[in-house]
Amino acid sequence: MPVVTEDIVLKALSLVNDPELHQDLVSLGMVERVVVTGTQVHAKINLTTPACPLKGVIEADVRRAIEAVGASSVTVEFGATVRASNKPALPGIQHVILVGSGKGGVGKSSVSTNLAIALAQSGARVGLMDADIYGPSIAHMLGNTEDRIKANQNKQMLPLERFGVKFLSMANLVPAGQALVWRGPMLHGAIQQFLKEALWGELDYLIIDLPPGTGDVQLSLAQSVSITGAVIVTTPQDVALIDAARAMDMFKKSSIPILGVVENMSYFVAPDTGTRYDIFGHGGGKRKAEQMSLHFLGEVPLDMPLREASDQGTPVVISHPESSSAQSLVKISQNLAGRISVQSLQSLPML
Ligand SMILES: Nc1ncnc2c1ncn2[C@@H]1O[C@H](COP(=O)(O)OP(=O)(O)OP(=O)(O)O)[C@@H](O)[C@H]1O
Repeated sequence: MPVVTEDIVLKALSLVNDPELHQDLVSLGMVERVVVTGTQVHAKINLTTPACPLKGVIEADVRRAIEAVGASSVTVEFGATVRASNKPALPGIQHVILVGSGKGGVGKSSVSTNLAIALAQSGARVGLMDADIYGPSIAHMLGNTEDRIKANQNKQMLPLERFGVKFLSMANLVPAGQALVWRGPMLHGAIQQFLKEALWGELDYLIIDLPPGTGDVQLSLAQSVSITGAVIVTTPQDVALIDAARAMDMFKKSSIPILGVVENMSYFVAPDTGTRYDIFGHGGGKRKAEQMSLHFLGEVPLDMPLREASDQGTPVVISHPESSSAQSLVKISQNLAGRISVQSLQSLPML
């Protein structure tokens, strides 16, 4: 009977590469524990994100490698620690991610909200900040426009929480239906307060829903904290793609890496006939990403449940997890988390 030891298992795992990070699990510090009992092996693998898109592949590779050295049974357990590249973006916050669009109405807030919830559902600690000060829609989409934001005795704002996501939106500061007449410096102040003077606590990902366009708010944010990267949401139409390209250019000029592109309203499948219609065209987001050498994170169909869910305050990943839009959004959240892990590893200083 083959003798299996912890060292033999570790050696076997040092030949298993993380499929995205292209380094072996042992060098990446991802093998947290190996317990050998006779020929039974239990391995705990610590992923770089709980939303790891390739968890299944890693599990199969680990299992195969350990079985190959003679284990009769293998159990694989997963944990996850989200790591920042150098230092955390803000104290306690590993990654700040901007979601921008260029053009308005392309579904940026819907995408931000569902991505935040999907990441939280995977086990990550997630915050969602509505930087669309003039047209905040996050509170509405999360179904909480009623609660007012409170502060503690140190005057720190306390984020609200819904569906496992901490959030701050102007809609919870200003009474409903009232317009906000603020000038640039006040706007800058509000953003800074949301970002730096709120008690977010420990977060793996803070997602910031930007206002459409390429103006003051984006620059104000870019200058104030170290941002992991930006996600660009676009529809496949030329008018949206032109503005998306402008947003990409702005991020590049602000030295903010672009994590990837999402194509929303990508196509529509009629629920009664199953016929597919490419209402706004299809594939423009992917083509633009390719042209600009950016990653394409995925496409979200135009979907009734998504629109209804946003209006009712229960986002589609919660209310209709089986819908194709929800499934696409979950996949996109995993792709995004994967990109963040890769980017964080790449920007770590080489030993
Ligand atoms: N894939 C989709 N299928 C159906 N409806 C969608 C989809 N994406 C977004 N919508 C709907 O389109 C409208 C605009 O979406 P959303 O508010 O997310 O866009 P936005 O880009 O954040 O807009 P803005 O920032 O200009 O306010 C909403 O009513 C939303 O429910």
